[in-house]
Amino acid sequence: MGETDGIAVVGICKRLDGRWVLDGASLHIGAGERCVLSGASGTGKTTLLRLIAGLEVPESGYIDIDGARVTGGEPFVAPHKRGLGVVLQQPTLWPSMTVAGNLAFVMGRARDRQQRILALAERIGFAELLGRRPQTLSAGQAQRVALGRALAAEPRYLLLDEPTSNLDAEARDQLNAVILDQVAEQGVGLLYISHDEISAAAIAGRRLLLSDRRITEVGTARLGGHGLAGP
Ligand SMILES: Nc1ncnc2c1ncn2[C@@H]1O[C@H](COP(=O)(O)OP(=O)(O)OP(=O)(O)O)[C@@H](O)[C@H]1O
Repeated sequence: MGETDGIAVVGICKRLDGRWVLDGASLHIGAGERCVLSGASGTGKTTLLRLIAGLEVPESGYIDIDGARVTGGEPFVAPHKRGLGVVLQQPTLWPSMTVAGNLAFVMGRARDRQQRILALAERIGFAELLGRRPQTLSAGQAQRVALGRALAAEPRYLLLDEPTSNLDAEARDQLNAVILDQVAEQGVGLLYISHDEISAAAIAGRRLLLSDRRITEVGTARLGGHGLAGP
């Protein structure tokens, strides 16, 4: 692992509709590291994720991924070239393709594509949906498929925005277990946005808090604890 590995967000300032949402926000996610980002509703968590993903451009500051400047330098690196798997709160699956087609599209011409699609779908729990169109899925089903598609691209980092928000408690716990499994197996760095203390504790990563337009580190989540421990 090199010294520059990881996602470095440095001094990001972002204004939306004339209002500053982020003002000097910084964070670092190491390669293979898990981070949970919390913060009150409307504080800018999704905006931060969208900036890292290349779906927004900041007013100032920069973002490096594994030592390469992707935002705040020239050229701006396009979202699909950042080595990221991204699952937004309202997943955007491609409507003209089946669920299997959505996964196949990000896998290129890999020979073992069909086996990998089936293995991922079985693991995440959407094998029975592979032939369906995205517009026929429930919100919770679409979130699972979006996670499958994000992992199918074998990203270096996974950015998840409230990935269990549409699931009941049992499905939430199962999906968090799958996320942990996959992240460990593929050595993926994880940024997991959540309001939910149970999910945050399950992910058991470094805890970050977004408030007053900046990010602070608040400790490490522990299963069975009270949410936060340490600094
Ligand atoms: N496209 C937009 N134009 C103008 N304002 C926006 C836009 N998107 C978000 N905002 C505002 O920016 C702020 C941050 O929004 P964001 O979605 O990043 O917050 P969040 O912390 O993810 O919220 P939640 O936890 O409710 O999902 C909010 O006040 C929101 O109303």
